[in-house]
Amino acid sequence: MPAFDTIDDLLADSRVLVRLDLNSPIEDGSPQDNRRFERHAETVRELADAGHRVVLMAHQGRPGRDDFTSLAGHAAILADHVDRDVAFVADTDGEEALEAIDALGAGEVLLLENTRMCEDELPEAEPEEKAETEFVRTLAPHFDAYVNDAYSAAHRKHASLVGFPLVLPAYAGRVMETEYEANTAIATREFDGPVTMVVGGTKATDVIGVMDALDDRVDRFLLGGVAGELFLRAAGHPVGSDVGGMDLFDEQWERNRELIESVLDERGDAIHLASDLAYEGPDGERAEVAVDDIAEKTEGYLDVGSATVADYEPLIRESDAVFVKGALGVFEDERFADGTVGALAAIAETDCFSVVGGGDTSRAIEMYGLSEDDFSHVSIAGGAYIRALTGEPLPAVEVLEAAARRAED
Ligand SMILES: Nc1ncnc2c1ncn2[C@@H]1O[C@H](COP(=O)(O)OP(=O)(O)OP(=O)(O)O)[C@@H](O)[C@H]1O
Ligand SMILES: O=C(O)[C@H](O)COP(=O)(O)O
Repeated sequence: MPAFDTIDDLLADSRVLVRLDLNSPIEDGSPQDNRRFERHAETVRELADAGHRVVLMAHQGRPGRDDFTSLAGHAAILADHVDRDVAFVADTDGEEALEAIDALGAGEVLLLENTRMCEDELPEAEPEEKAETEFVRTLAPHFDAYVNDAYSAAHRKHASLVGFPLVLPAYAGRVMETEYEANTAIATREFDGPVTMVVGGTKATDVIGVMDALDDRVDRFLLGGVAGELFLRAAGHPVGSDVGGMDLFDEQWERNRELIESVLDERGDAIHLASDLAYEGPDGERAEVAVDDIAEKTEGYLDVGSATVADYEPLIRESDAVFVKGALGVFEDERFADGTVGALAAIAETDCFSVVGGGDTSRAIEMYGLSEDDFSHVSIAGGAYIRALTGEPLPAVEVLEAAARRAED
């Protein structure tokens, strides 16, 4: 059980400052709707329905990057999901923001400007230091309580995440609660049958670290994607290196080579590698090759092959728990979706505890007509999910727990 208080513990009629994570893909300057809006809407609606005055903080992108924009568009998308007005003020903690905050009525919702436009938000520092910033000192007196719902940003030591819980009574929102519980299940829950992890995607460095850390909690790892090829390379196959203009493999290989070799050496019996791979054939069609028949890497492999999918499906079906991190292939292209969709469909049809993590991978669920209800949890977290799996502490969760201990004393 998490050791933090939740919004069930809020005093009636509170003025609450709520941190969400609405960080979204930006296209043509506009935020794109995604699961984060839908999930956070539940917390926002509940707080507003209870009659609290609800002020929201969130970030978008980082200074210097293309996706660093105002949250004006986010307010409109969130309003659709919450099904009530979400006012927006283009200010984080100045006069305009404070006036809008103080004018808010019971049950009303206001979104402040991108927190990363306030210079106190970044860079990362210890909570005590962040609690001393002008940003926190200016806003905090206008509130009775702070709620953190931004599990997916909980690995960052930013003012809006770790500063406020030191100076205000602090609570977890619904997203924080459910993400925390599902994502720590691999470490905290006991399962009767096999625990399987589907490992893929492009961020091989991350997932190899997870495999190493979860050594004794996972019975078998089913590999695909870039990590899968790197393990095949370590097993002596001539794949897992860049061809053409690629830069996915060689740098990650150099960085992880020793770890891959030691994980393979120690847990080889638990690691399932692809027996065949798919690539784009001469006429643009999906072509497949058995890994044993590859004499030299001349192709970019874009999916695991059909024999591999047939090997992986029964292993998933007999599992008691399945955790997914990363796609088994480039599922965005229908020709190379078989591995990812095959694995997800097998999970969906199986009555196991399942968590699908990673923003990209979870997009495959709606793209291929699967139902989110057939999974125990579809995480909206990227970096925080990885840290939860590896058992690394999340600073924003730690300060919520400390706040709960203080409240008890
Ligand atoms: N063999 C491959 N070659 C190139 N890309 C691949 C391959 N296999 C999978 N991918 C890509 O991996 C992406 C998903 O991986 P990523 O590591 O980004 O993981 P994620 O966990 O879904 O996302 P995030 O951590 O960004 O939230 C997909 O977009 C897919 O196209
Ligand atoms: O989108 C995310 O994963 C979180 O919001 C964290 O964003 P950041 O990596 O820019 O800190």
